Amino acid sequence: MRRVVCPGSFDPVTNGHLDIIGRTSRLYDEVVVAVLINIEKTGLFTVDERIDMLQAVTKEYGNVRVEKFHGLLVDFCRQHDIPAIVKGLRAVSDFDYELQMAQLNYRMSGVETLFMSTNPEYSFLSSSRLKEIARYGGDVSGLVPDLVQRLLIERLRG
Ligand SMILES: Cc1cn(CCC(=O)O)c2ccccc12
Repeated sequence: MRRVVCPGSFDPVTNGHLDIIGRTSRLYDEVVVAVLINIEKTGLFTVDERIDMLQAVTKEYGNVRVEKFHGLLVDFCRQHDIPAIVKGLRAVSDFDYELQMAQLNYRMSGVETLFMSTNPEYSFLSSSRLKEIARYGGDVSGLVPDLVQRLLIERLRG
């Protein structure tokens, strides 16, 4: 069983994330989407709400499992018998940090990191920018799944 993890905060999941997850699901037997529990940062959505959204929008792929974790990603990988991480790279600016993390993770655990180029259509997209646009009434259709758009508007505009 060739398994890989796609880690992130996913607050909320965007079409950029989904693009990478969907393409990865065609390369591996199982994709584990790992939602980071960050106790220092309260997000717009709770971790369980983010998991529910991810499960709903990745169901169609058939081989994506959504889990939550806190602490080191490589410990999560060891516990779940996952030998590799897939990271989406949006721009050169992502690479510096991601390369450092990949080297650290490999040194700590032997877990490999594979980089996938994001669809240029989403290379500007991050959850934080998306939330800013939605917060001030901007149109985010096409940037997130319809379900996420509805939940964003509901959460931000009450
Ligand atoms: C482009 C990209 C960024 N991230 C982390 C986003 C986050 O930490 O919320 C991803 C996670 C999965 C697939 C693609 C991506």
